[in-house]
Amino acid sequence: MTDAAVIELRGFAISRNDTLLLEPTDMVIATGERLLITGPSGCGKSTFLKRLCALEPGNEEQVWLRGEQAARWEMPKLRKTMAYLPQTPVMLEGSVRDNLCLGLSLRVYKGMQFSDDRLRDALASVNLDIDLESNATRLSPGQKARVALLQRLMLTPDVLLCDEPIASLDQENAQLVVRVLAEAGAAGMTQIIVSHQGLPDLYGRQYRLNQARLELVE
Ligand SMILES: Nc1ncnc2c1ncn2[C@@H]1O[C@H](COP(=O)(O)OP(=O)(O)OP(=O)(O)O)[C@@H](O)[C@H]1O
Repeated sequence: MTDAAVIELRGFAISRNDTLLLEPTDMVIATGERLLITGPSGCGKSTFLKRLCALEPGNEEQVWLRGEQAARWEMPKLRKTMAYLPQTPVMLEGSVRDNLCLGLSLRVYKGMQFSDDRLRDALASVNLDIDLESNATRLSPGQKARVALLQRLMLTPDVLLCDEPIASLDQENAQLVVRVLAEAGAAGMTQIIVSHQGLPDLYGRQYRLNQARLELVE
């Protein structure tokens, strides 16, 4: 494993109900790299992300994070290092502010705070003209997707796993999301992005998950 590698997969394989979703796979992902994974519906893209960050158990012994087996990482540290944005994010009861600041109650973020100005700037960066006091559970799916993305980005994880970040957005808002992801990438955040429709302007490696193989798209 090189110094710059943040994630290494060694024999990472996924089976479910006797179906092989991913054959044993080796991969090294460097700090700041951005990977895109596409593939047909149901091929296992979301499962790949969830197994990678141990949200679904079973692969902890096949993932190395900064040179240490993920199975040896304590869960709070793992969650801080590697954040996961689900395909359909759920807002918790409470305001947009509460949801944006959700992670801050965890011990690993002790001392971290976001001012309202900072939160408003973040909302504006993805064209969200909503009040911090508004009820987050009443937002539209596209608004929820952007609030959930901002919530993860502001905690600046080393690695962000993003499941279909633009699927619920119109073209204009999708471009804004692509831009904030690119800015976070330029600042050194490693990203693995699943998007069935591809992602405009994504530099970096692109894979297609097909018939249980991650094929590099040249
Ligand atoms: N919790 C679960 N329990 C059992 N089977 C599941 C579960 N989650 C997903 N599956 C199955 O695993 C397979 C892969 O699902 P997954 O959601 O990873 O696919 P995907 O490539 O992300 O699909 P899409 O592009 O439609 O989101 C599918 O056959 C799905 O039905």
